[in-house]
Amino acid sequence: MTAAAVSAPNAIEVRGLTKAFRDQTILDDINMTVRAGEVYALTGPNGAGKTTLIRCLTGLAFPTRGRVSLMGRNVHTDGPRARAFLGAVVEAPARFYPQLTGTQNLTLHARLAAMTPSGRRVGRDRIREVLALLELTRMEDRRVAEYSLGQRQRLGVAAAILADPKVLILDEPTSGLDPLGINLIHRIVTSVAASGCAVVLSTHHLREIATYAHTVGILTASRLVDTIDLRTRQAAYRFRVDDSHRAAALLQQLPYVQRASSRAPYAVAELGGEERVPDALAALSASGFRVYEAAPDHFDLYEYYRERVAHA
Ligand SMILES: Nc1ncnc2c1ncn2[C@@H]1O[C@H](COP(=O)(O)OP(=O)(O)OP(=O)(O)O)[C@@H](O)[C@H]1O
Repeated sequence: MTAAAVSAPNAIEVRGLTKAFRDQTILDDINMTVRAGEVYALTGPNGAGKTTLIRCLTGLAFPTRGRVSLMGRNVHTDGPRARAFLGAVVEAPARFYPQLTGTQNLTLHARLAAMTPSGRRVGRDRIREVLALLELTRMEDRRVAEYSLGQRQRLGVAAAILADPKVLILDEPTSGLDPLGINLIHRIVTSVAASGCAVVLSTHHLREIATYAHTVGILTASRLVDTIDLRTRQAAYRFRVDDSHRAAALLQQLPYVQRASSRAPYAVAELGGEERVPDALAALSASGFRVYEAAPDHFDLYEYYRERVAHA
């Protein structure tokens, strides 16, 4: 995310969202914020409520309480205007007319998108461009009935990004894709976000999203139990010292340290960047600590998730 995106207004805002089916609470008081340019990955065990939350975000399902805004507009009370900014794949694979070709389906999609308030006109060149981006050029004139599951999945993403949305919401966009297909979706999500779009996607692929998501939300048993800012986690360094508790307390006092903690024998600190490592070493040494090792403290999202879900 760029510095400009960090100060951008919230693209998605969810406040106090609760959803119940009869007497069962599926989502309990969910609050989340996603900014322009941010990739927010939603994860959690099967049945935790991810699809239900995504359906609420896109306006397809109505909350029992709470509200969702996209680009400042309430998706449930001001639906057409809020959805004018939205591209989404809510069902995997997305539904298309099987007797029409990929190009014909996207043309239809473009016409429907142009009918929404402030809907953007999408020309043939853009349709060709997104088909090429999703590596579907070879299939563009074939009927969708002839597409494999993975190809339909990719056509769904092509349709979602067609009109250059400001908010992109994808429910399990990589399910059913081969490793190269998964990588392709990751690259597309990264480049769409880099152009200022806010992205929410649900996924079970933790090790992959750890490489490109900015934020990870863990949903378990109806509640968003954790929101992890991966950028700060990945800027952590560990120092093996003679007294990790006191060293962590010292590091915490330094102006460029966002957070420090002790994990004996290490003092672990979020420094904001590698260039601060010599400064932190100098500060530790000036205070009389003996430092035996300094290294990046790689954040293992999978291990963290396992702990978090087990103790939720
Ligand atoms: N229309 C419905 N009526 C009643 N219960 C529902 C309905 N839709 C979903 N649920 C229940 O809501 C809970 C959450 O389902 P949801 O599909 O949102 O989970 P999920 O996190 O997306 O799961 P998965 O990882 O398996 O896709 C489940 O217990 C499911 O049975």
